[in-house]
Amino acid sequence: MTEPAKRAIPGYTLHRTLGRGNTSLVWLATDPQGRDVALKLPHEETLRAQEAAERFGNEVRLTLKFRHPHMVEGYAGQAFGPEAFLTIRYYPDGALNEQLARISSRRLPPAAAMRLLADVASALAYLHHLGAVHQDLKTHNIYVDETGRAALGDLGNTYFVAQGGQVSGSPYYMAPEIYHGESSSAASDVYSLGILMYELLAGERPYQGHTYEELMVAHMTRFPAPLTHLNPAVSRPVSRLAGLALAKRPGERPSADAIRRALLRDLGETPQDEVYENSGAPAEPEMGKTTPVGRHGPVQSRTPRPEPEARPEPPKGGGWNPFKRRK
Ligand SMILES: Nc1ncnc2c1ncn2[C@@H]1O[C@H](COP(=O)(O)OP(=O)(O)OP(=O)(O)O)[C@@H](O)[C@H]1O
Repeated sequence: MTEPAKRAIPGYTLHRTLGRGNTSLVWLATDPQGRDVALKLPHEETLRAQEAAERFGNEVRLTLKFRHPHMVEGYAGQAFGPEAFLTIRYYPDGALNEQLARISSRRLPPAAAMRLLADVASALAYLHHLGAVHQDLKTHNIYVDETGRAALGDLGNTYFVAQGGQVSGSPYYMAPEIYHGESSSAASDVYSLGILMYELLAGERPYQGHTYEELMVAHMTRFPAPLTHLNPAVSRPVSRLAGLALAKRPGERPSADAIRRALLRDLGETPQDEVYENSGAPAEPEMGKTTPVGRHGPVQSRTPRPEPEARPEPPKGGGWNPFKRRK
């Protein structure tokens, strides 16, 4: 994959690359305010391919729009064109999958895992409240700060349900109905959260497979052992909700907020209602007409509405990576 020469962005100093994703190269940079930031520069291929460019533009506009303590904070960006970029909060320890890879047991202490899961459930509840669906929940898209609190990022595939159905995700985390070709929904995000609960609390994903087809069969036909069997430290209510989150029928799954509450109770806390300043706001504003109000005040939408994404197709052989989006 070819990279553009290190691009100059006025006001920013680029130091070193932090990582490379399918869509962008991520730099550690200093922004005009003197903060360390992660600066995403789309690959040349991303800018050339309409769908990929739209996904990057979508990530820019939604990252700058949403404000929540457990979503990766966006600072500045440009959604489209050769000058496209996005700056977000910098997490020195990288993404959660990278952190887990450094732990030999691949397993976090239960309380730490439940804290992260409660944070992610809180971020999902916020998105769902706004009428949005993340569509790509996985450890690659979760960042943990130095205090052990999690933030959900990578909103390239996020969309508002009111804009029409979309089908996308990573095969390890995709709900059965997505394999069937149905649109993503809050319930399919909850299914992915159920997979994440197993991953973090049991130390393994409930469904394995070497191919797209194997994973599809597993998600559609198998049932995992209860979490309490795999990790006795998990309480029955949390175990039961994780099992329900993985229900084959979307309508049987609990809400992200119910999972958040159960996890917080397990941590010995009394869950509070999450209050959003934009309660009652329509699910998706007409872009450019309405300014949604996030938890920390108004956030200006900056870019036009992207076209819906193409439906994922199974891979055509060789080099299959279950964490790459279907294209
Ligand atoms: N905020 C951040 N702080 C620290 N490191 C980051 C941050 N964002 C990204 N990275 C690093 O850059 C890598 C690539 O980021 P990411 O996966 O978001 O790329 P992308 O191309 O935008 O996404 P995708 O591959 O899903 O299209 C990550 O795996 C991580 O190592």
